[in-house]
Amino acid sequence: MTKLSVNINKIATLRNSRGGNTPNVVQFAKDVQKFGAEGVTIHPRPDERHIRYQDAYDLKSEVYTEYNIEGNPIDKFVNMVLELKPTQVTLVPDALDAITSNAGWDTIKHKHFLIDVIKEFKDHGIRTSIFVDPDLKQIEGAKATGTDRIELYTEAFAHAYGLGNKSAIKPYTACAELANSLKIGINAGHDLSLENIKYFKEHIPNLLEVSIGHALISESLYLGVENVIQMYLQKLK
Ligand SMILES: CC(=O)[C@@H](O)[C@H](O)COP(=O)(O)O
Ligand SMILES: NCC(=O)COP(=O)(O)O
Repeated sequence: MTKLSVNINKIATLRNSRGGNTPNVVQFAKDVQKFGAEGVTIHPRPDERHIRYQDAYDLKSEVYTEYNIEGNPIDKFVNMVLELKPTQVTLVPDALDAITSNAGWDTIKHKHFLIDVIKEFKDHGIRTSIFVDPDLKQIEGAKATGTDRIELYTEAFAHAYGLGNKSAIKPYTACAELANSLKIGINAGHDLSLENIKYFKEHIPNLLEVSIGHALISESLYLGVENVIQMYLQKLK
Protein backbone atom coordinates (compact mmCIF):
# COMPACT_ATOMS: atom_id res chain seq x y z
CA MET A 1 0.00 0.00 0.00
CA THR A 2 1.46 3.34 -1.06
CA LYS A 3 0.15 6.47 0.64
CA LEU A 4 -0.80 9.50 -1.42
CA SER A 5 0.28 12.79 0.14
CA VAL A 6 -1.04 15.83 -1.72
CA ASN A 7 1.37 18.75 -2.04
CA ILE A 8 -0.67 21.93 -1.74
CA ASN A 9 2.03 24.47 -2.66
CA LYS A 10 0.25 25.30 -5.92
CA ILE A 11 -2.93 26.25 -4.08
CA ALA A 12 -0.93 28.81 -2.13
CA THR A 13 0.66 30.09 -5.35
CA LEU A 14 -2.80 30.77 -6.78
CA ARG A 15 -3.96 32.40 -3.55
CA ASN A 16 -0.89 34.64 -3.37
CA SER A 17 -1.42 35.88 -6.93
CA ARG A 18 -4.45 37.91 -5.74
CA GLY A 19 -3.44 38.71 -2.18
CA GLY A 20 -6.67 37.44 -0.59
CA ASN A 21 -7.60 34.04 0.77
CA THR A 22 -8.99 32.34 -2.35
CA PRO A 23 -8.41 29.49 -2.78
CA ASN A 24 -8.25 28.78 0.93
CA VAL A 25 -5.20 26.60 1.63
CA VAL A 26 -6.49 25.20 4.92
CA GLN A 27 -9.90 24.37 3.43
CA PHE A 28 -8.18 22.70 0.49
CA ALA A 29 -6.14 20.53 2.87
CA LYS A 30 -9.34 19.57 4.69
CA ASP A 31 -11.01 18.72 1.38
CA VAL A 32 -8.21 16.55 -0.03
CA GLN A 33 -8.26 14.54 3.18
CA LYS A 34 -12.05 14.22 2.99
CA PHE A 35 -11.63 12.94 -0.59
CA GLY A 36 -9.19 10.25 0.54
CA ALA A 37 -5.68 11.73 0.49
CA GLU A 38 -3.58 10.02 3.14
CA GLY A 39 -1.27 12.94 3.73
CA VAL A 40 -0.70 16.63 3.12
CA THR A 41 2.69 17.90 2.01
CA ILE A 42 3.92 21.48 2.07
CA HIS A 43 7.27 22.86 1.02
CA PRO A 44 7.78 26.36 2.40
CA ARG A 45 10.64 28.21 0.73
CA PRO A 46 12.57 31.08 2.29
CA ASP A 47 10.92 33.66 -0.01
CA GLU A 48 7.44 32.31 0.94
CA ARG A 49 6.32 32.64 -2.66
CA HIS A 50 3.76 29.88 -2.19
CA ILE A 51 3.25 28.19 1.17
CA ARG A 52 4.06 30.64 3.97
CA TYR A 53 5.44 29.73 7.33
CA GLN A 54 2.15 30.93 8.83
CA ASP A 55 0.28 28.40 6.64
CA ALA A 56 2.36 25.63 8.18
CA TYR A 57 1.11 26.68 11.63
CA ASP A 58 -2.50 27.13 10.44
CA LEU A 59 -2.52 23.66 8.90
CA LYS A 60 -1.21 21.88 11.99
CA SER A 61 -4.62 21.43 13.68
CA GLU A 62 -6.41 20.54 10.42
CA VAL A 63 -4.11 17.86 9.04
CA TYR A 64 -5.30 14.65 10.67
CA THR A 65 -3.59 12.40 8.12
CA GLU A 66 0.20 12.45 7.68
CA TYR A 67 1.64 15.95 7.78
CA ASN A 68 4.83 16.12 5.73
CA ILE A 69 6.89 19.32 5.74
CA GLU A 70 9.64 19.55 3.14
CA GLY A 71 12.46 22.04 2.91
CA ASN A 72 16.06 23.03 3.29
CA PRO A 73 16.95 22.79 7.00
CA ILE A 74 17.99 26.40 7.52
CA ASP A 75 17.55 27.59 11.12
CA LYS A 76 14.10 29.12 10.58
CA PHE A 77 12.85 25.89 8.99
CA VAL A 78 14.34 23.66 11.70
CA ASN A 79 12.80 25.75 14.47
CA MET A 80 9.39 25.69 12.83
CA VAL A 81 9.46 21.91 12.31
CA LEU A 82 10.57 21.30 15.91
CA GLU A 83 7.70 23.47 17.12
CA LEU A 84 5.04 21.90 14.87
CA LYS A 85 6.17 18.27 15.16
CA PRO A 86 4.67 17.05 11.87
CA THR A 87 4.53 13.33 11.10
CA GLN A 88 7.51 13.64 8.80
CA VAL A 89 10.13 16.16 7.77
CA THR A 90 11.70 15.76 4.33
CA LEU A 91 15.05 17.45 3.90
CA VAL A 92 15.62 18.97 0.46
CA PRO A 93 18.84 20.82 -0.53
CA ASP A 94 17.15 23.72 -2.32
CA ALA A 95 19.16 26.64 -3.51
CA LEU A 96 17.60 29.98 -2.53
CA ASP A 97 16.78 30.89 -6.13
CA ALA A 98 15.58 27.46 -7.29
CA ILE A 99 12.27 27.56 -9.17
CA THR A 100 11.55 24.12 -7.81
CA SER A 101 13.59 21.31 -6.28
CA ASN A 102 16.21 20.28 -8.80
CA ALA A 103 18.62 17.86 -7.05
CA GLY A 104 18.90 15.42 -4.21
CA TRP A 105 21.36 15.62 -1.33
CA ASP A 106 24.95 14.61 -1.69
CA THR A 107 24.66 12.36 1.36
CA ILE A 108 28.38 11.63 1.36
CA LYS A 109 29.62 15.24 1.25
CA HIS A 110 26.99 16.44 3.75
CA LYS A 111 27.07 13.34 5.95
CA HIS A 112 27.93 15.08 9.23
CA PHE A 113 25.46 17.92 8.73
CA LEU A 114 22.70 15.42 7.91
CA ILE A 115 23.57 13.19 10.90
CA ASP A 116 23.19 16.17 13.25
CA VAL A 117 19.97 17.56 11.84
CA ILE A 118 18.34 14.14 11.51
CA LYS A 119 19.22 13.28 15.10
CA GLU A 120 17.63 16.50 16.31
CA PHE A 121 14.36 15.79 14.48
CA LYS A 122 14.29 12.14 15.56
CA ASP A 123 14.98 13.11 19.17
CA HIS A 124 11.77 15.16 18.95
CA GLY A 125 9.80 12.17 17.62
CA ILE A 126 9.63 13.39 14.02
CA ARG A 127 10.11 10.86 11.21
CA THR A 128 12.83 11.93 8.79
CA SER A 129 13.26 11.53 5.07
CA ILE A 130 15.95 12.86 2.76
CA PHE A 131 15.48 13.77 -0.89
CA VAL A 132 17.98 11.83 -3.03
CA ASP A 133 18.85 11.20 -6.64
CA PRO A 134 18.53 7.57 -7.80
CA ASP A 135 22.17 6.73 -7.20
CA LEU A 136 23.25 3.68 -5.17
CA LYS A 137 26.11 5.57 -3.48
CA GLN A 138 23.64 8.19 -2.26
CA ILE A 139 21.38 5.50 -0.78
CA GLU A 140 24.33 4.03 1.12
CA GLY A 141 25.20 7.55 2.23
CA ALA A 142 21.62 8.08 3.38
CA LYS A 143 21.82 4.96 5.52
CA ALA A 144 24.86 6.42 7.29
CA THR A 145 22.91 9.56 8.25
CA GLY A 146 20.40 7.58 10.33
CA THR A 147 17.39 8.77 8.35
CA ASP A 148 14.18 6.75 8.57
CA ARG A 149 13.36 7.16 4.91
CA ILE A 150 14.54 8.50 1.59
CA GLU A 151 12.46 10.35 -0.97
CA LEU A 152 13.55 9.35 -4.49
CA TYR A 153 13.71 12.43 -6.73
CA THR A 154 11.59 11.30 -9.67
CA GLU A 155 11.99 14.17 -12.15
CA ALA A 156 14.41 12.23 -14.39
CA PHE A 157 12.09 9.23 -14.48
CA ALA A 158 9.00 11.37 -15.19
CA HIS A 159 10.73 13.26 -17.98
CA ALA A 160 12.08 10.13 -19.68
CA TYR A 161 8.81 8.23 -19.26
CA GLY A 162 6.98 11.11 -20.94
CA LEU A 163 9.31 10.66 -23.93
CA GLY A 164 8.57 6.93 -24.04
CA ASN A 165 11.74 5.73 -22.32
CA LYS A 166 10.45 3.24 -19.79
CA SER A 167 13.92 1.92 -18.96
CA ALA A 168 14.45 5.14 -16.97
CA ILE A 169 12.87 3.26 -14.09
CA LYS A 170 15.92 0.98 -13.73
CA PRO A 171 18.07 3.08 -11.39
CA TYR A 172 15.01 3.72 -9.22
CA THR A 173 14.26 0.00 -8.90
CA ALA A 174 17.91 -0.71 -8.04
CA CYS A 175 17.92 2.04 -5.39
CA ALA A 176 14.66 0.77 -3.94
CA GLU A 177 16.05 -2.76 -3.67
CA LEU A 178 19.14 -1.43 -1.91
CA ALA A 179 17.07 0.76 0.42
CA ASN A 180 14.89 -2.23 1.30
CA SER A 181 17.95 -4.33 2.09
CA LEU A 182 19.32 -1.51 4.27
CA LYS A 183 15.91 -1.15 5.98
CA ILE A 184 15.34 2.45 4.89
CA GLY A 185 11.73 3.37 4.04
CA ILE A 186 11.04 4.61 0.51
CA ASN A 187 9.05 7.69 -0.50
CA ALA A 188 9.12 9.33 -3.92
CA GLY A 189 8.13 12.58 -5.55
CA HIS A 190 8.52 15.25 -8.19
CA ASP A 191 6.58 15.32 -11.45
CA LEU A 192 4.71 12.13 -10.70
CA SER A 193 1.35 12.18 -12.47
CA LEU A 194 -1.68 10.19 -13.56
CA GLU A 195 0.35 9.23 -16.63
CA ASN A 196 3.38 7.73 -14.90
CA ILE A 197 2.37 6.82 -11.32
CA LYS A 198 1.09 3.27 -11.97
CA TYR A 199 4.23 2.22 -13.82
CA PHE A 200 6.44 3.80 -11.18
CA LYS A 201 4.64 2.08 -8.32
CA GLU A 202 4.74 -1.30 -10.06
CA HIS A 203 8.53 -1.13 -10.30
CA ILE A 204 9.38 0.13 -6.80
CA PRO A 205 9.18 -2.60 -4.15
CA ASN A 206 7.75 -1.30 -0.85
CA LEU A 207 6.99 2.24 -2.00
CA LEU A 208 5.57 3.74 1.19
CA GLU A 209 4.48 7.21 0.08
CA VAL A 210 4.32 9.52 -2.92
CA SER A 211 3.89 13.27 -2.62
CA ILE A 212 2.30 14.83 -5.67
CA GLY A 213 1.45 18.47 -6.31
CA HIS A 214 2.11 20.10 -9.66
CA ALA A 215 0.53 17.42 -11.85
CA LEU A 216 -2.28 16.59 -9.45
CA ILE A 217 -3.42 20.21 -9.25
CA SER A 218 -3.08 20.65 -13.03
CA GLU A 219 -5.04 17.46 -13.67
CA SER A 220 -7.73 18.63 -11.26
CA LEU A 221 -8.12 21.79 -13.35
CA TYR A 222 -8.39 19.85 -16.59
CA LEU A 223 -10.77 17.26 -15.18
CA GLY A 224 -12.93 19.87 -13.44
CA VAL A 225 -13.17 22.62 -16.04
CA GLU A 226 -16.01 21.09 -18.06
CA ASN A 227 -18.21 20.86 -15.00
CA VAL A 228 -17.50 24.43 -13.93
CA ILE A 229 -18.16 25.87 -17.39
CA GLN A 230 -21.51 24.08 -17.48
CA MET A 231 -22.36 25.55 -14.06
CA TYR A 232 -21.58 29.09 -15.29
CA LEU A 233 -23.63 28.57 -18.45
CA GLN A 234 -26.58 27.43 -16.36
CA LYS A 235 -26.40 30.60 -14.25
CA LEU A 236 -26.10 32.81 -17.32
CA LYS A 237 -29.22 31.48 -19.05
C1 LIG B 1 10.85 18.13 -3.02
C2 LIG B 1 10.17 18.24 -4.29
O1 LIG B 1 10.25 17.40 -5.10
C3 LIG B 1 9.38 19.35 -4.74
O2 LIG B 1 8.56 18.89 -5.73
C4 LIG B 1 8.63 20.22 -3.89
O3 LIG B 1 8.16 19.73 -2.75
C5 LIG B 1 7.65 21.04 -4.67
O4 LIG B 1 8.09 22.30 -4.57
P1 LIG B 1 7.50 23.46 -5.49
O5 LIG B 1 6.02 23.45 -5.32
O6 LIG B 1 8.14 24.67 -4.98
O7 LIG B 1 7.86 23.15 -6.92
N1 LIG C 1 8.08 15.85 -2.78
C1 LIG C 1 7.50 16.09 -4.04
C2 LIG C 1 6.27 16.87 -3.91
O1 LIG C 1 5.85 17.19 -2.82
C3 LIG C 1 5.52 17.26 -5.10
O2 LIG C 1 6.27 17.45 -6.22
P1 LIG C 1 5.48 17.87 -7.55
O3 LIG C 1 4.40 16.84 -7.78
O4 LIG C 1 4.88 19.23 -7.31
O5 LIG C 1 6.51 17.85 -8.65
